[in-house]
Amino acid sequence: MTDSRSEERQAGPLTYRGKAVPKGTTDQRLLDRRGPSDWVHTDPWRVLRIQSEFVEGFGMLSEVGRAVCVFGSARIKPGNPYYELGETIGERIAQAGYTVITGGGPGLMEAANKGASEAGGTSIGLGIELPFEQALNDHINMGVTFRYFFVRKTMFVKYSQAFVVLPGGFGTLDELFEAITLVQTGKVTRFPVILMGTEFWAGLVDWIHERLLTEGLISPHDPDLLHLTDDPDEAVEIIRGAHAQLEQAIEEEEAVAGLEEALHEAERT
Ligand SMILES: C/C(=C\CNc1ncnc2c1ncn2[C@@H]1O[C@H](COP(=O)(O)O)[C@@H](O)[C@H]1O)CO
Repeated sequence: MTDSRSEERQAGPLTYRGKAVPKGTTDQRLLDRRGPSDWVHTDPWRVLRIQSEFVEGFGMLSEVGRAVCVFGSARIKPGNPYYELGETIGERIAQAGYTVITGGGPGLMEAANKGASEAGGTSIGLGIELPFEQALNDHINMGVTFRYFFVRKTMFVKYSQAFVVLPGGFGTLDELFEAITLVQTGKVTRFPVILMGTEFWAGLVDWIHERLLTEGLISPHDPDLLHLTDDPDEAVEIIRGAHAQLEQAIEEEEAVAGLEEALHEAERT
């Protein structure tokens, strides 16, 4: 009689004996040969990469305290008054105890990161892979570069309590309208969106009133979702006020939940 245990192999949690013992080991199959590589360009593989971006982003940002995102042009250079505004708002936000999060690129992103880091605050850059070479700016103390815009956008919203929007082009407008749509549809609550550079934004704000509101494309109170100021202190006050309201609402919700739990408990006993 042959003992089937005479040939036995453990493959992780699996046991094989006798004829069923595979030829090589799992490690050998992993390491010995490469095999075809076309699966790297398939959507199921992309899904895993997308997951890994969420894992990296959540991992890095989940322990960051309260934060404000600052958006603005990638093209505006030092010396431009908007660059100075970017530095000042970065500095004031940091002094108010908030982390500053930007897109990690040049221009007004760099300005806000610079202001925050020079004020001793936490300065974060959430970069994006672009078709041309580009590194995170020099003024961040934490950074991650994403492949996918939509993953990066989730991080901006999930880990901040307000958006400050400086002058900019399509990228900035995209971020502004993404935020305002989330607020309008109630996907995020008590989340101020502050436009800085009133002269720059005036044309857009007028158009919102004259076309969108007049033609019934938005609700009468929707334009109020946008705060407009040139004053960094006012911007910080708006952020603080909204944050205080949010914390109060969370406390109230927790108190109500506690009461409900106590009531259920009393009913059970
Ligand atoms: C065009 C140049 C660099 C582009 N580099 C960027 N790096 C990081 N984030 C970017 C970049 N370009 C756009 N963004 C995002 O959009 C906003 C700015 O876009 P805009 O079209 O310039 O307004 C910004 O908030 C980023 O999140 C030249 O060096």
